[in-house]
Amino acid sequence: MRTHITADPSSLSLKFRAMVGSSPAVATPSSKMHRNLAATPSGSRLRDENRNIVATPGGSKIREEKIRVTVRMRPLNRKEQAMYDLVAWDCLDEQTIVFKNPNQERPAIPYTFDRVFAPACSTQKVYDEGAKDVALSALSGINATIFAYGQTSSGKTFTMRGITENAIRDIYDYINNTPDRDFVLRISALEIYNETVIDLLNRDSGPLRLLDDPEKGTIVEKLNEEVAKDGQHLRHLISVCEAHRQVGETTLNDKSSRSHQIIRLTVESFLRESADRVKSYIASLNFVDLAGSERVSQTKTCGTRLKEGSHINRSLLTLASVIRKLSCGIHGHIPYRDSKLTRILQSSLGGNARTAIICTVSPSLSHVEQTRNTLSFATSAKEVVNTARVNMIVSEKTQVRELQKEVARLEGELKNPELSAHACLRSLLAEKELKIQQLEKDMEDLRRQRDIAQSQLDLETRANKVQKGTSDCGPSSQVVRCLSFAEETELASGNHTPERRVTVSRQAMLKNLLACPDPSILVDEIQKLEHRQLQLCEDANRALEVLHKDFTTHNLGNQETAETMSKVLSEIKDLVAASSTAEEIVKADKTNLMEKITQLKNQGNTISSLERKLENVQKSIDKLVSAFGTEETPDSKTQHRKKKNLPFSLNNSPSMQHIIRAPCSPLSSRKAMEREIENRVPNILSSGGDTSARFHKDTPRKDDESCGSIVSREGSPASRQSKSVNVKKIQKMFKNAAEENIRSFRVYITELKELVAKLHYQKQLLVCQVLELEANKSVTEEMDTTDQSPLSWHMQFTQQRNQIIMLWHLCHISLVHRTQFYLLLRGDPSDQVYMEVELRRLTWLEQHLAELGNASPALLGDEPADSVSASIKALKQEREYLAKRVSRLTTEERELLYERWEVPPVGKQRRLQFVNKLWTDPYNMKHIKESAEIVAKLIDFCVSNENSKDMFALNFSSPYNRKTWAGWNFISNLLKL
Ligand SMILES: Nc1ncnc2c1ncn2[C@@H]1O[C@H](COP(=O)(O)OP(=O)(O)OP(=O)(O)O)[C@@H](O)[C@H]1O
Repeated sequence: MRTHITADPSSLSLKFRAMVGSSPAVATPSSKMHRNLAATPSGSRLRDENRNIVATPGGSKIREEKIRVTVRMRPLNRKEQAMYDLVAWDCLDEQTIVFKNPNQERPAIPYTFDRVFAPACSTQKVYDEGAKDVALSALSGINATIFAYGQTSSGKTFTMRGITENAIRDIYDYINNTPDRDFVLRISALEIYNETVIDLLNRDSGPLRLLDDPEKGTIVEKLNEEVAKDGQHLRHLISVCEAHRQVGETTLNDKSSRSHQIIRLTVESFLRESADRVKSYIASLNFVDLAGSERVSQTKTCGTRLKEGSHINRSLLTLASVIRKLSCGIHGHIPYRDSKLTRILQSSLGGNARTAIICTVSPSLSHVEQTRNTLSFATSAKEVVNTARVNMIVSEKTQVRELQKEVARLEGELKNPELSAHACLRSLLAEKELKIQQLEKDMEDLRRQRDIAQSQLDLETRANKVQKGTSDCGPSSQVVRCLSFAEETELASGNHTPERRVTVSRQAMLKNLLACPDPSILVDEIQKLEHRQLQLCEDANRALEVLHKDFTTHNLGNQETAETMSKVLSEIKDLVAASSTAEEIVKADKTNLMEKITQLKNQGNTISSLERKLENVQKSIDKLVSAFGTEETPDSKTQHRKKKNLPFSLNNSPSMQHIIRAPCSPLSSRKAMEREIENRVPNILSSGGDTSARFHKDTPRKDDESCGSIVSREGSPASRQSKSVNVKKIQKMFKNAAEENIRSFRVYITELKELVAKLHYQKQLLVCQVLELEANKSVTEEMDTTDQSPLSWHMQFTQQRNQIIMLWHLCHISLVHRTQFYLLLRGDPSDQVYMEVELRRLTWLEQHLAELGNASPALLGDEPADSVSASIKALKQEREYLAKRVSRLTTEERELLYERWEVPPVGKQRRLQFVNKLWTDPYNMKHIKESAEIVAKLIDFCVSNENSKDMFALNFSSPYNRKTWAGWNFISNLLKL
């Protein structure tokens, strides 16, 4: 074999100092580089329609070319065959692949690419038609990158090994067949494992840093580079790298690559044109074997594998987003810096390189969603345009000449201070302009922040104003809502189901918080209620006094009645005393909100005791009424007459008018009492015969005239007889009136009781609101300050977690996801961001599902059914999978769980029955905890590594872009976003 490799590559490199970076992916500034378009060394079969040769103003040429995208489908593997998995895809021709659609009415949409390789295609063919000419561009000074992208176990490593091997063979063939050029090949290799860059040629060097070089772009600091002496040596070095790479076993792949691997060959070549001019080319050729995207639900990973998976998914998500933005021709911000992978590959993605992507896919029906994702990634990638240049370097002599020219120019400037000052000013101006731009950006940010703050302030001010207005002229709307009784309120009517309440988004919660009245206003409202309660007690007291006076004045009832009456009176006294205690508490101290809340709680007890006392009063009154009621039956009348033990004897009742004129309802008792006090003559009981005179005077009514006639005929036998008749009549009338009074008092006491009960209820609501407001207030305060109190964070965490649990339930989220999230996030302050992200995702998803549900079917076709039913279907499949895993438990464990979870002792599919009970009650935290523990056990998930929680904050797929790479497996995939 002819050797064209320079013996001392380090000295060679020195020759090209300052003219080319160690990362040739970065173009040397055009003004300083002589460029030309190199011929593709191989007989190129590259698409000509994708290639434009563009002349740059400087005369050098750049190549605008779309990324070459091919798809390779591997055959069904043994596992898939064993599970009788089906081939779901058809390779229609060399460029088209289509999903085998069983639904003939709706033909599936075909995907087209530069080349589609069916399962039977050899790697040689894939290389020849998909990567060869791109790989060999490096020999002509054009940077090239070939990478394999696809889900785990789809054949990336298998394909890339073949591609690298073929490329090395062709490179050395070319070198051997090009005697007029000397070549130097250097190799470096790295892997990105859990977002850490590691040198595969020297693992001991530890994690490597990425540096930004203004000229070279991103470079890997201290990355080892070895010169390959020949093809064999190069192969050996590559095998060393592979041996060093992180590989692990997952359910889908026994030897799954757990890192992204980049093998970089730097090809330098020198062409001697004349005695003083050496033309040389330098380019890098990257072989990138990406780690595969994976669904936790399919790979069933946990612990270390899970953490790796989350890093892999995250960086692939960034890659997909970079590709997507580039494919849309977005010239704004491309998020290269979001992952190390895209930083390192930046020049290969829309930059100075030719790039070929081989997307590997599995043909199986069980991986159809992942294949779809890969194909949509590939569809975006084929729109990305790269601008490759030939990195050509001229010899030292030419360099010297150019430097001399530059020195002469500078000397001229020095001689002409005006010019040099001008240049100086220009550079100063440029610098200032940069600063101004930066300042403008900063100002824009500040302005945005200010606007947000302003709008928050406005909201708060508005809320405060509303409250002030309402507190001045009556209870606030919230309080009014509370004041209206249970059956009138939406709250109590059951319109707001608990599910609905929990699913209210975080924004709504904050909005609510702003709209809520200040706790102190609520406390004032509670105090108003207390005042009203006191008034009611006073009313009750007055009404009872009237009643009592009536009874005493007319000497009604027997001993028992008298006792009952005095009992009622003492009870009412207690009642008033309790009310005034409550008032004292309210008036005690208005400064401290927490104290007020405690007071209110105490008052809650006071109200309870009031209720009890009223209960007693009512019982006593009932007793009176029932005793009175017994007078109504003829039998009982006789009985009572015989016993001479009437409950209400009228013998000594000289002032019947009071009873007759007494108010029928104690609610009007005050007026009646005032009138009574006005008309009453002192010592009414002892006035005897005088009563008649007063009776005449005070009772000018028809009924009373009969009483007058009784008095006029007093003394005669006839008059005695007639008196006895009339007395009976009057007795009856009087009895009726007294009875009516007692009844109406009883009604009143019932009303009073109801009112107190309602007050009690309102007070409880208000106390709850005050507590809630307090909690919310402290949560917002905490959000504003970095120094958080653990107690309030704990409250917020619990609240958020409850919301999340409910949303999981509503959105049919994977049980594995719920379990992992639940077990990994335990309320550590650092969990805050994960909770927020999860809540936001789920809130959006829930709204999205709701919108799909609300949209007209004409607009959506069968989408709603697809999205929701797909989620439900996936969940069902997951439950079936978990049911299978139940057999991993011992019989004893199983039976114990069945018993505990009430699975019938006999019956079919007990394992599935059991799993179907898990994660079904979002309200029951004990149920949730146990469900999580059981699922974790079934999938061997253990909370071993703190960092595992990273996976939950990373894979957020945009709701607006249906073509996004569905990194968030359990939701976006199911929704086919
Ligand atoms: N085209 C193919 N023909 C035959 N077997 C293949 C093909 N592609 C892949 N395989 C086999 O499938 C298995 C998985 O392939 P490979 O490890 O390359 O997948 P991968 O995409 O790199 O997975 P991961 O992302 O997990 O590393 C290997 O055993 C490999 O030999």
